[in-house]
This record gives sequence, C-alpha cells and structure tokens, in this order.
Amino acid sequence: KKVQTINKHFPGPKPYPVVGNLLEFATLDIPGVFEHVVELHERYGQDFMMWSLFNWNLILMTSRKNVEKVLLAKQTEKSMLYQFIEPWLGTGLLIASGEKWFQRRKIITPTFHFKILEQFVRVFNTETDTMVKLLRKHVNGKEFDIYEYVTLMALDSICETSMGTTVDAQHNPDNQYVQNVKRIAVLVLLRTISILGPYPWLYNILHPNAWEQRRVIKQLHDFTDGVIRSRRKQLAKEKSENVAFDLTEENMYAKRKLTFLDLLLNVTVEGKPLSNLDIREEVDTFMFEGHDTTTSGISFTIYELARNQDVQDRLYEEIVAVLGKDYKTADLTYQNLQEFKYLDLVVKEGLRMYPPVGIIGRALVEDMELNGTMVPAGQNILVPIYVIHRNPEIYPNPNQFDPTRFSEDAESKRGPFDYLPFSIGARNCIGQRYALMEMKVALIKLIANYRVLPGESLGKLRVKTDLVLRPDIGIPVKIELRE
Ligand code: HEM
Repeated sequence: KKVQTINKHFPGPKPYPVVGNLLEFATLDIPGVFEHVVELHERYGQDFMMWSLFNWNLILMTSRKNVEKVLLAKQTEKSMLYQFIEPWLGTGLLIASGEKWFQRRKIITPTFHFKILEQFVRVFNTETDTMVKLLRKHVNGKEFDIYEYVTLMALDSICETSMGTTVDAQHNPDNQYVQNVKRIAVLVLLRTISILGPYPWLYNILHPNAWEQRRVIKQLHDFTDGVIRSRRKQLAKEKSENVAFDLTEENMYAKRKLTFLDLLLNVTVEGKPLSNLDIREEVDTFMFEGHDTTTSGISFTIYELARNQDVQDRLYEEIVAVLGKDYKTADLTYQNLQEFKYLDLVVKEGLRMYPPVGIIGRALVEDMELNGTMVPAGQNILVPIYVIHRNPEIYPNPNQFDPTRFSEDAESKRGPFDYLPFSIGARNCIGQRYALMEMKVALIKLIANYRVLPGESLGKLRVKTDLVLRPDIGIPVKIELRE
C-alpha cells in the first residue's frame, strides 16, 4: 500500500515490465546506457521510479531538492549494488555505515594532509614520466589506445602511495595482481546482470562467475595481506631501533615517506591497533577507488583534448608559461600545480561531461519526506551524476566540451547540487585532492611532450559504465612530438 502511495508522487514506468527491466540491467555495459537514462529523465521528470523484478524498485533522482535531502541525510547506507563489491573490499570506508564508517573516516582523513599529498606528487611525477617514455614508440605512428597506458600508470601510482610497494604494472602489464584487479571489476559487473545476482546464497553456490570470483579475490587478498605483514614487521623493527614515528606531530609527515598503509598500521581505536583484516579492507578500497576513477577522468579529458585542438593549444601555452624553458621535464609540485588556472577549468569540464563515478546509490535508513510523501526506510535511490551534469538548463549545449563554463563568473550561477563529480556531504570522496593532483600531473606531462590527435576510430567512441565510466573502444589517438 505504501508503495502505491509513493507511486502517485513519483511518475515512472509502472509497473516496469519484467523484460524491460532485465534489459535495463543488461544495458549497463552496453554503450549508451546513460543516454538512455537521460531520455528516461526527459520522459518522466527529474525523480522517477523504476520497477524491478519481484516488486523491487528504485527511485532515479536528479532534482536538487531531493538529491540534497538524500545525500545530506544524517544517517545513510549504500544501496544494494554496493554489496556486490563487498567480498573484495569488505566493509571498508566506501561501503561501511554508522559508527564504523564514522571511526574510519576520522582515522583516514589525515592521510590526505597536504604534507602527505606533497610526497605523493613525487610518485605521480615518476609514474607519469614512465608513461611519457613508453608512449614515445607511438610518435607519428598509427592510432593506439592510450587508455591502457593511463590505467597502468594510475595502478602503479596507487600501489606506491597506498602500500609503498611497486608492482611496476607499466613494465609488467601481465602481472597477476594487475590482471586480477581488472577481472574483479568485470565479475562484479556481470553479477549486476545475473538473475541470481541479488540472492547471495544462490549466486555463490550456483554461478560459475562466483566460483571464479572467489579464486580472484583470494589472490587479491593474499597480495594485500603479504604487503601488510611485511610492512608491519618493518615498522616493528624500526620502532625497536627507536626510529621516531609520531603521527600526532604534524612535522613528522615531512620527515619520511609515509604511505597510507603506514598510517593505518600506527593508528589505535580505543587503545587497540587495527587488525590486519581491518587494514586490508581499507587498502583494498583505496586500490579500487583510487585508480579506475582517475584513469577514467584522465582518459576522457585526453579524448576531448584530441577533439578540441584549440583547447589543447591553450593548455600547452599555459604549461610553457608556468614551467618555463624546461617545461617538458620540469617536476610538478603541490605549489606549482596551483598556478595552472586554465588546466583547472579543463579538468572540471572533463569531470562534468564524464564523471568517472557516473551514478551513486543510497538506501534510506529512516523514512523520508520526498515530493510530499513519506518514502519508507529501506528504499533504494540512485543519483545519476552523469545526468545531472548534462542538464541543458544548467549547462547549455551540454554535449559540447567548453572549459569556460567553469570560469568564476559562470560558476557563481550554479548551485552545489549541479556539479557532483566527487559527490557531496559527509560521504563525499575522500580522495578528491589526490585525484585532482594525479589528473593534473598526467595531463601536463602528456601535453607538454606530445600533441594528441584523434585516431581514425575516435569518432565511434561511446560511453559505457560498469563500476566506473569507460570508453567502449578505449581512447584511440595518435601523437606527435612537441617541438
Ligand atoms: C577522479 C577520480 C575520482 C572520482 C570522480 C571519485 C568519486 C567519488 C564519489 C562520487 C564518491 C562517493 C561514492 C558514493 O557515494 O557511493 C567517492 C567516494 C570515495 N572515494 Fe573517490 N573518486 C575519485 C578518486 C578517488 C581516489 C584517488 C581515492 C583514494 C585514493 C578515492 C577514495 C574514495 C573513498 C575511500 C570513498 C568513500 C568515502 C566515504 O564514504 O567516506 N577516490 N569517490
């Protein structure tokens, strides 16, 4: 009965035919899924309800007032789909709720202290230099997929900064850990389109993908466990040798190369250190959240730079102006990155058109008044950030890449719920500054060294999504050496 009442307040395909529904899920990996969701929003209005199999339903929500209520709600839980990643990530920061989330967020926030980020920029410089070198073989050559290069660079960066270990994926793309990280994203996606997906018991026993997933996850966990154990030993040894390690002292950040893992190994909650398992779920969460997302952000921005040579030229001029005559090899720092004003607009516009996390979900913890009706606790809600970012009323000609939309003047006319690449509120992205820095270092070094041109097949590219937004055919480009 409650659901029938809600129906009156949320127009939408009701009841959504079972077949249509399965197709809806099946389209997840089919390029164009977001174009379809944009159409649904045009047809049914900003907040509409979609029915699923066995009366399971979802509200797809883009209106400012309701998005604000849901994302800023005091208590919140992630929607059901996040459970599919739980076998790998456990209830780390991304998935945790309630007190556990609160504690973890408090512990992890200092990891993004600017003193630590300053050190991470060095890693981004080194890893991007490697990428730039590896790209050299494509100069004046045929079109190639630059997405693969960016993925491996981002993977190396996150391994180094979060675990202090290197898998050197850029030189060993066939490395088992690298393969497993890629494979798990695919397996999670496949579960979303499986009819057994929502039923863990049945899925785990009957589905061959679940069997494979267990094997892949075991290998991923074994790797992280190994790194945690050896780092714990090393820190214990340093402590016994009286190497100072006081995280409460801000100055300490600058004295040694800290990783995210070090911080977790040294923290105590109510006097107790975190267990290896607690730490593993956070490190794995970072591995997941921290590389596919930035890869997507960097790659789609490269795509638009290849298509918009005037924007690329202007960016190149800025790079030369800020870095001077050694602009091709100059290292980027936390400080000099602040001087790239135009790049900042370019990155913002890239994240508007292609938000790497194109959709987020919540389950209401308490009943909530939405559109004049009480929506009961437990209701699943999806917020398609991609659709919000293409609202023509806020972004005229939304499919045009135009960094000047983010000039101060234009930006002042928009509200905080019109632009959400990193979400908003207490559950926003903790890695936002890290991500922006990595994106900027990569784009500067790439454009300083090469002119990026569209490959012949670039025009065919379409956007698809699994856990993050991806190009269906990679990013086919050509490059020329800058004089
Ligand atoms: C361009 C790159 C990135 C984008 C667009 C992005 C976007 C987001 C979004 C939209 C959320 C909210 C998810 C939700 O509500 O379910 C989120 C959460 C999160 N992100 Fe990112 N992210 C990026 C990079 C990173 C990086 C580099 C890290 C770590 C190094 C990171 C770590 C996290 C974590 C741990 C959360 C969960 C925070 C919490 O719930 O307290 N992200 N991210």
